[in-house]
Amino acid sequence: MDDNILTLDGIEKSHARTKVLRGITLKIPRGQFVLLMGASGSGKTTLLRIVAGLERPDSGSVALRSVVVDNPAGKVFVPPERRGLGMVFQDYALWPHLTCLENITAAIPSRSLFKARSERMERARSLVRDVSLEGLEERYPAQLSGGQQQRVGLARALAARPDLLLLDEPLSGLDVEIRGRMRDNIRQLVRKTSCSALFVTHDPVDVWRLADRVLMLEEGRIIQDATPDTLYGCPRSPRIARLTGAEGAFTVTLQKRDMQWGFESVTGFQPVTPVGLITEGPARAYIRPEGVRQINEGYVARRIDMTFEAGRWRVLWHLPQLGWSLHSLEPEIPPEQTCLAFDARHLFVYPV
Ligand SMILES: Nc1ncnc2c1ncn2[C@@H]1O[C@H](COP(=O)(O)OP(=O)(O)OP(=O)(O)O)[C@@H](O)[C@H]1O
Repeated sequence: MDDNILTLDGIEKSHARTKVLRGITLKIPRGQFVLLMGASGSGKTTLLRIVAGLERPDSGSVALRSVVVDNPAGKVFVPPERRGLGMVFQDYALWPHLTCLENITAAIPSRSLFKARSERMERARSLVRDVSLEGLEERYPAQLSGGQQQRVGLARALAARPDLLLLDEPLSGLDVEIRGRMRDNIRQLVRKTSCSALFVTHDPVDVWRLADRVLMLEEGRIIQDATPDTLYGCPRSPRIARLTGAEGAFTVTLQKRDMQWGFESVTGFQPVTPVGLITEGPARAYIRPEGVRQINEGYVARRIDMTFEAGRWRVLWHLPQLGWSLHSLEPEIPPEQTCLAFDARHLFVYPV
């Protein structure tokens, strides 16, 4: 028996004759916080629902703790309530007629670890503390804010001590401050309970604050499965480049010279970071603001706007030679006109 909490093997799924998932294979070990990202409609919720048992794949298999729970070919199907998972979906699905504490207590399995009523109450109170809801135990969901309801939802999901937590955009719709606090809270709770998490999100901040690992879904396939630092250093698609802060795109003619990929620019041969399959010829280039610097000779740039952000100036430049605009980050207000050059570590190119 291996230490993987979740194993997916060749999951295929179509909705209304459209292929949504095309052979998803992955393993999630114990204790890992995994983000599932991708464009709207890329199949993230569908994959989560298949893991939960709320939907069935057309083919492939789902195993939890090395036990197959869904395999259409082998006619195996374990229903959601017997999969031992915690789930937090966008609409927290709380019981409206039960108080905060009762909602949590109701989620503690009766034939479980906590047999006596007093033990169950103690478990519920400890969950209330974990999600910082002390003082709100007797309130009904309608008397709680969105963020508070969300915390009740999280406590409920953790009630049965699951070793895998499925979260579908649980932070969307919360205000920025609560979202920040809940994000830290979720990560700490998951670490404390040593469970694994599969977390669907659109928010790039989650990559840096939550993830041990990120899965990027595009056109039904996982096109990148990487740690946040690898995702940043080597984004496999324009969408991932944008997610990690790159802006684009301008067209270049890619060449390979002395084993180095790059393109001819006003500053000479401009090296780039090659990602994925690239070939010589036209390509689209993306650059991050942290890879744009002022230099004596480079692309002429005219300042067209700037905003102050976290101790630095975020400056918008227009580069007439490229017919393109981009941002740089500056410690001080730069001149209205300057020259700019690009750092290859933040410059990525993709086939047109
Ligand atoms: N029950 C259904 N019947 C028909 N089509 C469906 C059904 N559920 C989902 N789809 C379609 O399957 C595709 C994937 O949907 P899914 O909800 O998994 O995407 P998603 O990546 O979670 O999107 P979002 O980020 O917008 O929530 C979409 O094109 C969607 O319209």
